[in-house]
Amino acid sequence: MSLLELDSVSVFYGQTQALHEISLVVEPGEIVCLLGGNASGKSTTMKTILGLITPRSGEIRLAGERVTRSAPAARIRRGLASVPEARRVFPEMSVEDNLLTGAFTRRTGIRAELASVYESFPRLAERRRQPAGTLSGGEQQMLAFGRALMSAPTLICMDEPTMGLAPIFVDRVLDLIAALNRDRGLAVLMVEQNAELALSIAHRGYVLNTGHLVLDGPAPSLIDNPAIRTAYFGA
Ligand SMILES: Nc1ncnc2c1ncn2[C@@H]1O[C@H](COP(=O)(O)OP(=O)(O)OP(=O)(O)O)[C@@H](O)[C@H]1O
Repeated sequence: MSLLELDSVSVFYGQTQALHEISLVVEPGEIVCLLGGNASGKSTTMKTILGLITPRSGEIRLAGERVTRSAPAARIRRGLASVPEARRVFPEMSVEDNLLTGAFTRRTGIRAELASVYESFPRLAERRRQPAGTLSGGEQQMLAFGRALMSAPTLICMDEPTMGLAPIFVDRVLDLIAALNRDRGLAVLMVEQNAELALSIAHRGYVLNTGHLVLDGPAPSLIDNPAIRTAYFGA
């Protein structure tokens, strides 16, 4: 059973249609990237999956169950977690308290999950009592990632995980995503401006252009596809 299915999803902002009958799937254990140029609808697609925007038509299913009109928390209970764009950690709260907010849907296993997050991100363990706002950009990205893992998700959605990071952190974040996928079987749906970077760790990709899905396929088939250039830079 697919972890996530979008079936002909259309989204409007007022009169303006932002997504046109988008259909996509994420299977267990996959890294899937959502590519496209500016204003192509990547963030809108992510927000719709997370339950922050309700589609006008179409259907969304998580592990086979319809969640098209479910609240974000209900989706988290069905295995979805997100690392939002620009990270948004709580700057005054300690690293550890930030992590614990990620476990709000859970009653048990929280300490064990915390230990496992610290194992994946030793830097966060070292800084557990430090206010999150004092972390570097790369460390805040790790914290946002760790917080998402605290709900023990099967699928994690990441919006521009490398945005604004120094090149050394870009590689580190991508390595981490690949490692969590490999070691825990975590599925990832990732929005990324940098198509080449995203495709270097993804199994499959979808390409959006002005709210339409124009191309999809295995990552290697997309890397040199001229249609990607068109989607990003125009014909
Ligand atoms: N809250 C909103 N109200 C009205 N229009 C919106 C809103 N959010 C996005 N849009 C419009 O929807 C379209 C898709 O925007 P979206 O943010 O999903 O694109 P994106 O691919 O994530 O772009 P970028 O890479 O530039 O962030 C754009 O034309 C945008 O102007």
